[in-house]
Amino acid sequence: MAANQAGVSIEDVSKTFVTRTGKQVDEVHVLDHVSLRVEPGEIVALTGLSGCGKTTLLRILLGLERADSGRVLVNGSEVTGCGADRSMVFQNAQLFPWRSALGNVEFGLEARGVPKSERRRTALEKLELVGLGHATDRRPDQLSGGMQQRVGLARALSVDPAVLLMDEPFGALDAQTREGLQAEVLRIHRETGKTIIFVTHDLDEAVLLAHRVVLMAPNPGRIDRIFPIELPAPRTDLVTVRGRKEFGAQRHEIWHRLMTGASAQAAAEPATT
Ligand SMILES: Nc1ncnc2c1ncn2[C@@H]1O[C@H](COP(=O)(O)OP(=O)(O)OP(=O)(O)O)[C@@H](O)[C@H]1O
Repeated sequence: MAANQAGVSIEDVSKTFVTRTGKQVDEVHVLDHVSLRVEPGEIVALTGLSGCGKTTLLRILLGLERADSGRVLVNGSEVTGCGADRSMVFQNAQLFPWRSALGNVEFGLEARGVPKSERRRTALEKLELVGLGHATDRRPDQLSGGMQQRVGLARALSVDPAVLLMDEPFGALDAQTREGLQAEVLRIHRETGKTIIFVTHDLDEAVLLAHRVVLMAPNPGRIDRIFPIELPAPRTDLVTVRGRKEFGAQRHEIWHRLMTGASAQAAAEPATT
């Protein structure tokens, strides 16, 4: 196992949000006894209906939220807050508009007190890794949406996290840009061997990228079913992978299970008229 890889253990995690509006108190039971083991170097996609707790689970993994009960271990150490062993790529890259691509990638290293020459070298290396070696001096408004996401990915990789968390990172991009970045994620995974936990609504994306797809169900948020993806490795030619019979069959199986759950969910909801 490479030094910068880690396994993740999610052990019996539950979470309820309580919101107060005036005298009204509402409770949302977002995660209910969620357990999952992610192996070092594995890519796991989390998918499921809106509101089933995917982002909340990712935020607990990052250390931005605390579970009410249960725990998360990264490489055997319990997560109690944010740490250098994990970083996140968000749907919107959230770059500083006044900083260049290089300055944005350097930011996380600055915050960690990495000396200037070292952070410049690392930031340039990561921008090169995501295919932006030619655009290091451009500000976010001079970059396309896909390029901005690449900067976000380079920034997340700059701290050499053992676990990369990705929350619908390509959800706002057009289909062609998205496909290019999916191939990039697989290439970067081949080069770095990072453990990746990836939230997506896009079942094609989930099957294309992941070793396992974890389907979650809502109310309360829980793991409904886990689908091992049996596609030959390495997945380099994504056009060919998408055309494989197994790809379509696995996508259909997950979609069918998701829609069965969605129908049951709709039937259980009270009529609004
Ligand atoms: N800080 C919060 N306070 C109160 N409720 C919250 C909070 N964060 C999330 N929720 C609620 O928890 C539920 C799960 O939200 P979450 O964003 O984790 O789901 P999701 O599966 O990622 O959804 P989507 O696919 O739409 O992004 C939702 O009902 C949401 O409104």
